[in-house]
Amino acid sequence: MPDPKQSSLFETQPDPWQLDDQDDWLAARIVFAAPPFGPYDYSIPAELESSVKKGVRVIVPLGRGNRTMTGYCIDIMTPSHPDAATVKPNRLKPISRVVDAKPLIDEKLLKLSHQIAEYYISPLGTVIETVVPVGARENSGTREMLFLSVDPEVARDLDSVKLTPLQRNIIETMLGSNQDWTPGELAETVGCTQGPISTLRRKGHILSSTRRVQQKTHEIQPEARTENLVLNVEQQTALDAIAKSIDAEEYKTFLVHGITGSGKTEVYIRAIQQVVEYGRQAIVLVPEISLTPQTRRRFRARFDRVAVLHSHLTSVQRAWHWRQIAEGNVQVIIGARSAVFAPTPRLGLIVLDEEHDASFKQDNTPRYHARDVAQWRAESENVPLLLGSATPSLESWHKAQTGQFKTLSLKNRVLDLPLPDVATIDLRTDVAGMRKRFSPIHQKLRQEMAMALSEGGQVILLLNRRGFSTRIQCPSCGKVEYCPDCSIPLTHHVEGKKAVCHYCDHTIPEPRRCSDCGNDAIRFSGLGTQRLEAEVAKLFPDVEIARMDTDTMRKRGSHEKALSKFRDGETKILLGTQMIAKGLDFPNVTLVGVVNADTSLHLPDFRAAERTFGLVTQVAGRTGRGERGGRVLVQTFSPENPAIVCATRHDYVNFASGELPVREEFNYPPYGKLARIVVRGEVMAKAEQMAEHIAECINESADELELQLCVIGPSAAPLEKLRGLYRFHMLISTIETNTIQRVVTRAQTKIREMDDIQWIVDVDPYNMV
Ligand SMILES: Nc1ncnc2c1ncn2[C@@H]1O[C@H](COP(=O)(O)OP(=O)(O)OP(=O)(O)O)[C@@H](O)[C@H]1O
Ligand SMILES: [Zn+2]
Repeated sequence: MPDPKQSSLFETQPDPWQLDDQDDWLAARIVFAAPPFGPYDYSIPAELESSVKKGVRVIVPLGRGNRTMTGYCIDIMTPSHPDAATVKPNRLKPISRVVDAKPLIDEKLLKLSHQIAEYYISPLGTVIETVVPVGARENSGTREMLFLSVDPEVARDLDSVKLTPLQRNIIETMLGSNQDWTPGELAETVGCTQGPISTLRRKGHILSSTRRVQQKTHEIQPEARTENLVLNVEQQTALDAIAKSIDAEEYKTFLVHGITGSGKTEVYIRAIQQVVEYGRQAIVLVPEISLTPQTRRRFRARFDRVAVLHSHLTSVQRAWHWRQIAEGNVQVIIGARSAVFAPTPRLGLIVLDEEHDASFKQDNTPRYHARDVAQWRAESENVPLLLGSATPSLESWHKAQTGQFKTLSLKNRVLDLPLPDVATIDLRTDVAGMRKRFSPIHQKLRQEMAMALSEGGQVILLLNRRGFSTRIQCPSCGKVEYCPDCSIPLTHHVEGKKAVCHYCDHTIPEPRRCSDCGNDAIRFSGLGTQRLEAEVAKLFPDVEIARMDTDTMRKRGSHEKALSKFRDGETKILLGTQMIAKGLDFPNVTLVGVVNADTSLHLPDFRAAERTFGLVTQVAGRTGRGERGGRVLVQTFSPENPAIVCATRHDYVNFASGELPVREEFNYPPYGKLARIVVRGEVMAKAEQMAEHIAECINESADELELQLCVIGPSAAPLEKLRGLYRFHMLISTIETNTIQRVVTRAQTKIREMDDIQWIVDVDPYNMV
């Protein structure tokens, strides 16, 4: 578990005699968002003393050539600072200039940034640039403007100043109104040119100052209000527990374990209402896909000022929201992962819905997990944190079991609706049922689809693989078409007649002949969503179908469109990848079909079973949410696999109690701590050599620190080659909190970088390929 105390790990106290011989000095500690990351200390020139503050950007000279760099001031150092001994006051270069009038990041978020930097072993400057969005740093959407005011002395004794009638008119106009005058507006009101105004400025009768102003606002359309629902007993019990912590202004993490359709969102909304009544703000984190109109509407129908931060915002819009939030004008912030950094002045609650979702982990530096960051933030700002899921991550479940989190269970669906009945179709014995028609859809599933549609219901089909055919193979020599830059087979896309690499987007025209033997009977095998769509269209030619996967959802607003058509009943069948498994609430869906439950089951990843269980359970939960009930059919080659058996029974508790001992045996999370190091480079041997060097440095550092850890590997990564680069990886496994951070930080000082070789460390990795 992330330990909030670790921020004191590397702090050193100065010895008293070191302080004695130091004069009075003032320095700023600066970090950069690019190498060299720092921190470096700079002296603060007298004229900048009042403007250099923690959290502002400064321009400083760096290195022998005094190259100009922009950095972030992270601390003001004086002789009485606990770290004063680390400053060499006589040797510092001065700061050249201060960029920001106000800090971009407040003390609380700066402290959080420190925690992230240390825990995820990432440069602090990079973390700060993750916390403060680029638009906010660049003041996107704002403009410097000149404002005029009358010199107070002139105002006091206007009669004694010698002025022409026009000049007097100008000054009297200004004094007659409280408005902030710009030269243009003033000239227009008086009905003169800007010439006489400039003359008055030159004489010092009119003073001017510049200020940044918002160019344009992005007002949000209000939604029609809806009343609160009457909570059922389980919802009320959960809300009461949360309300107590909100009242007490205390940190506590609640794991809201509620089955699909149990009304978790209604509990969040009611808790947030209380927070808003207290004049505080709430942050609601959801997977990107949940930022659909449905969620937006649900919150906007209950609160006046809701900011929705989705990835399709422009940088100007994002910056606008950021400023609105910082000024306290927003009550509820709904967003994906990075909304955990919303600069709320008075935070009252954080909600993280679908907390098991892998999208909460960032896949580039800093590789933070929003769940852990939310926990740190909630802890340091003394607010409750709600983690909600029908299928909690085993990490959270384990913390709840061991008393670190408080579990609130919603065991029933709202309005006593039953959970849908789930049946499996065993593809091993029933292959015949499919082969007859060469259809990826088994007869049984097809019959159920026909029935659901004829009764006016809607159907959701899940296939967690995009594209048309997932493999392009020559039947004569067996050659499979691979991406030349990545070690994975190309996927056939009928749209655009092309073959595409799903990692790097390398695209070639659909091959007609084998590239090795020239045979022209190329076979396209394996099943992706595109082919599924074609098959379903053949089976149900008169039915409107929509497909949702990253290929169809690239355009802005495409989610919204597809989902609102499905919601309105215009589309009858919705098929797609895991995107469609999450959080959708459509009462008219009476059938869910899982086309292949095994796609994620046999991946080289210790979370494969957990992911499969979660995906099948979540998609199964999309049906039976209305009076018509619902049914689920799961096609699988592994019907006895515990992940699938438990999913068909909606039985999270049993799944967890079967899976946890396996994790414990191998020291995987939630028992052990893991980090993954990935090394990549164009020359395979060099990348491998670097990986071995890093492993040695890590082992050596662990020995020196007398800390227990185990380096597994290095070996070729499951995805050996990606975008033209060879990849090696190793896992670092340990039991103790902080061991990985201490060892890797020490190893970093030993590791000799190699040209053209990059390496990264991923603490608590989710991506294992
Ligand atoms: N007390 C209640 N009475 C009646 N309807 C309710 C009540 N609480 C919630 N609902 C409705 O039940 C439906 C499901 O609720 P919600 O989407 O919050 O479930 P959930 O637990 O988040 O489900 P999932 O995990 O599957 O996304 C919604 O349409 C919601 O408006
Ligand atoms: Zn590729």
